[in-house]
Formats: sequence, C-alpha cells, structure tokens
Amino acid sequence: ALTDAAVAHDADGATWAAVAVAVTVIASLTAGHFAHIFYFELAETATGNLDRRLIELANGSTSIEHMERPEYADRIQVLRTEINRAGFQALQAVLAAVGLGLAIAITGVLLGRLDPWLLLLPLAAVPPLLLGRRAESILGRSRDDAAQDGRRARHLLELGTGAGPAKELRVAGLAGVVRSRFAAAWDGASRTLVRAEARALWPRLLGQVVFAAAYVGATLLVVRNAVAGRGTAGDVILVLTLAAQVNGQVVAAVSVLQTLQRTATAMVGLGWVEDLVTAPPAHGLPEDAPVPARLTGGIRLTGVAFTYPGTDRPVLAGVDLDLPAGTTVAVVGENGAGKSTLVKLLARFYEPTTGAITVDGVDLRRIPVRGWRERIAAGFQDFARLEFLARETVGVGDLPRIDSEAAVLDALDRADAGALLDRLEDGLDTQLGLSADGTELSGGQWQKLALGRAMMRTSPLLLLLDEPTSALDAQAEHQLFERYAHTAREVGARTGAITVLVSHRFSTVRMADLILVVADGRIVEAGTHEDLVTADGLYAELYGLQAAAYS
Ligand SMILES: Nc1ncnc2c1ncn2[C@@H]1O[C@H](COP(=O)(O)OP(=O)(O)OP(=O)(O)O)[C@@H](O)[C@H]1O
Repeated sequence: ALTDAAVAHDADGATWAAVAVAVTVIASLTAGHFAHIFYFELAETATGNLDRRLIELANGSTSIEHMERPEYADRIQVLRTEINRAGFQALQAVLAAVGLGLAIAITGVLLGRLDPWLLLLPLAAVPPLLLGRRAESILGRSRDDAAQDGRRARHLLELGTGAGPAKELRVAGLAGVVRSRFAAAWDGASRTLVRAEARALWPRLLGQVVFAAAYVGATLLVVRNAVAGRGTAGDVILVLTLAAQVNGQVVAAVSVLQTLQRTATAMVGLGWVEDLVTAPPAHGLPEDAPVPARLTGGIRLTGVAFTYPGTDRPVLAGVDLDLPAGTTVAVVGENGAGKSTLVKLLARFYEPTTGAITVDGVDLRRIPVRGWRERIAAGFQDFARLEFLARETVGVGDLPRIDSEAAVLDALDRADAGALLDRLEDGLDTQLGLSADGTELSGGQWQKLALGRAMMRTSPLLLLLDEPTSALDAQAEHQLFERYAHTAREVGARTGAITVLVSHRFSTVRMADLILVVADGRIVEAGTHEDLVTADGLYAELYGLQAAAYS
C-alpha cells in the first residue's frame, strides 16, 4: 500500500501507511520486551523443575547398580547439559512456534491474494524441514558418541582445577599430564562433534537450495504479472519482502522443530533413566514379608556369590555365613578382597547373583527394601560431605529426629565427635562447607560427622561400618570402638542388632564377637580373635605383622 500510494503521488495514503508501519513496529518491539521477561522467568522455573526431576530419578531406584553402569553415566552426562538447554530453548521454541504460526498465516493470506500459485511457496519449506531433522539426528547421535570423552574431559578439568587434588598434582608435577590428557579427551569429543557438523551440513544446504529455487520462481511470477499489467510495483515489492520473510520463517520453523526434537530426545533420555530406575527387581519375589521389629536368630548367607553387572569375574563366591543376632562382626582382608561388596549386599545396594540372604529365616528380598533401610544405620569410608548446618549434617542420619538437638548431641557423643563442636564458631548451627561460604573441615572432621550421622538411629537392626574411621589414627579408632562396644551390646540386647565392621586395624577388630577373614571373595576363616590366633592361619599372620609393626 505504501509503495503504490507513493507511486501514485498519494501523500495522504502514503503517510497513513507509513504511520501504520511505525505503530506496528513499535507494538511488536514492546510486546517482544515483555515476552522476554516472562520467558526468562518461565525458563528458570522449567530448568529448576527438570534438575529436580533428574535428582529424583538418580535416586529413584533402591539399588545403586545403575549408577555404576557406563551407559547410565553417559546418559546422565548428556542429560545434565541437555536439560539446561531444554529448559530455556524448548520454552523459547514453543513461544516462537506460536508467533511463527501467526506470521506464516498472515504471510499466506497476503501471498494468496497476489497470486494463488504463491500459496505453494510454503511447500518449498518441506524439504529444508525434513533435511533439517535429518541433520539434527546426525548431531544427536554424535552428542551421544562424544559423551564418554566429554565425561573424561570434565573429570580431568575437575582434577586439574579442584582444591582436593591440587596437592598431589603439585608434588608429582602432574599438571602437564592432566592438561594433555584433558586436551586429548576434549579434542576427541570435539572431533566427533565437528565431524558430525560437517556431515549435517549437506542435508541442510540441500534444503536451503530447494527453497532458494522456489523463491526465485515466485519472484519471476509476480514480476511477469506486473509487466503484463496484472499487478503493481507494490505487488513486486510485497513479494520480494514476503518471500524473503517466508525464507526466514522456514529457517526459524526448522530451528524451532530441531530444538523441539532435541528436547524430545532429552526427554526420551529422561524416560530411559526413569524406566531403568523404576524397573521391578529381576528376582521377581514379592516384597510381602514385614520388616522384623527385632532380630532373634540373625542374618544368614547361603551360597552367596556376586558378580558386578557388566563384569564377568565373581567378586564373592560360595559365601556361607551366620551373623548371630546381637553380635559385633568384624570383617578383615586385603584390599579388593570383597569386604565392601559384602556390606553392599547386606544394605541391598545389590542383590546376590546366586544364593540367598535370610533374616531370621525370611529371604531378605521379600522384605520391602525401603523398610529394611529404615532399620539400617551405616557409615562408609567414602562418606558424603553434606554441606549443611552441622546439626543437619548429623541429624539427617535419622530424618524424623533431625530437629532434636539432644539426639544429635547424643549421636556425636557416640561417634566421639563431641569435642569437634567446640571448634565450630556457632556450634551445631555452624554452616559447613565452602559451597555455602561456611566453615571448611578437615577430612577426619568430616568423617567424624559422618560417623555421628551413622549413630543417629538408635534402634537399628543392622549397623554397617565400612571403614568409617579410616581417617582417624589407630589409637583414636580403638578408643572409639571400645566406647561404641558398650552401645552395641545395649542395642544388641534390645533389638538383636548386628554390627558389621570393616577395618584394617586389628586392635579394633579383636574386640569383635566374630571375625571374618575374606580373601579372594571367600570367607577363609571365621571365629573369635582367640580362635583365629590359635588356628594360626591368615588372621594370625596378618595380626602378627601389624602387632610387630606397632611394637
Ligand atoms: N562397582 C564395581 N564394579 C565392578 N567391580 C567392582 C566394583 N566395586 C568393586 N569392584 C571390584 O570388586 C572387588 C572387591 O571390591 P571391594 O570394594 O568389595 O573390596 P574391599 O575388600 O572392600 O577392598 P578395600 O579394603 O580396598 O576397601 C575388587 O576387585 C574391585 O575391583
């Protein structure tokens, strides 16, 4: 209208048309600004929700089996990065799709009025769309392929920049090694991605060429109409503008669809993780037995063997074992003998590959796993550093009593960690950890709090202590367990609780009612300290070596 009014020297018409253009442009810019504000808020919410879902799913299964599977680790790695994109980009894509739909409809009406043949122009959009999808699936596959290198690069980046490894890196002069290995892993990931980008270029290019040909055709059609007197100069200007706009709209539509497709792929990944973590256990037994209120007989392992998923070497084999109710059982053996694996089976992080564990004669697999966990307390060598308030860091060991100061203090006392509080500025209310600008603790201090956490539950059926005091010196560990032995006896008498303690320190181990010696995944000796010393086997040898070293 503006062009035709100008060509016809219609000043009023041209002015009105120009004013209409100006008003529309201003309205569009203003609306865009407000849309942006809401878009950011929505996107933040969406990303936060997806991250929460990821945490929920990562902890959705009762076992930890999937967490140690490489394909799971790869998926989670892809999801961690994709979910952040997904929150922002998918939302942007959905909003863009609405605006774009409106724009395409208006463009269609205007083009159709000029020449019905021009309505075919959007058809030329189909090849770039299809080819764009093809390009995106090439890129999606390459992101999966590059995930392992990416994971490795990230690990090396954390290694090379973290405060924890900094000491060893300096002493051993490892910075160069870490840097070059990081570069290799990063290059590996980049190469995979760049190669895929190069492959994805061709379908994209082909799609654009098809559209360009249609654009040229549309322009020629309108120019011919105008030359033949069936159109005006304004029509030619309109088609040049709109056809270019259709091109932009097609590009935008392709990219919107790609983003949605990419988000959909991330959501499929999320679904895969969900299926994995919510899959019913393979053993197929019903969880129909109640969690016992107290143990009377004890826990028995019959013919238990275990092979980690994805490996073929049995880590435990032919384990027959009686853990009598109310006793303290120590597990000793060389590194890699299978001690922690035994603990993991008792906590049901894994199920035995063959054989069975029974609790007072009931197959452990028939006891609901969550109920069983509620009656377990555990301290691990690779404990979690929970950067919360000190009271919470300990209190989460028994969530219903997290707010009970008395319970927390009592647990800390049993973990021999009471003195630690005096060093904390605000006592139990001290914020811990650098992530929250709190007080940083030493490795041993963190470990003592973790042990306190394990002591929070006062009536467990099973207390698992897998080298929970490895950061303490032998003397401190000995004292702690001497004190703890009293509690263990008291709880043992009350609930028949069994304490299973993994330790390399024989001064602690000798206090146990029953000592199990593990070697190559088998229980090679079992008995009291006196029994085993008299038997003069592996235990006596290891005990003798350590006693000699300390004397
Ligand atoms: N997640 C896993 N996947 C595959 N193999 C594993 C896994 N965890 C442990 N293993 C293997 O199982 C064997 C027993 O490991 P386990 O951790 O039970 O030993 P351990 O006796 O507790 O040793 P340490 O005294 O060093 O803690 C080792 O050979 C180890 O390589």
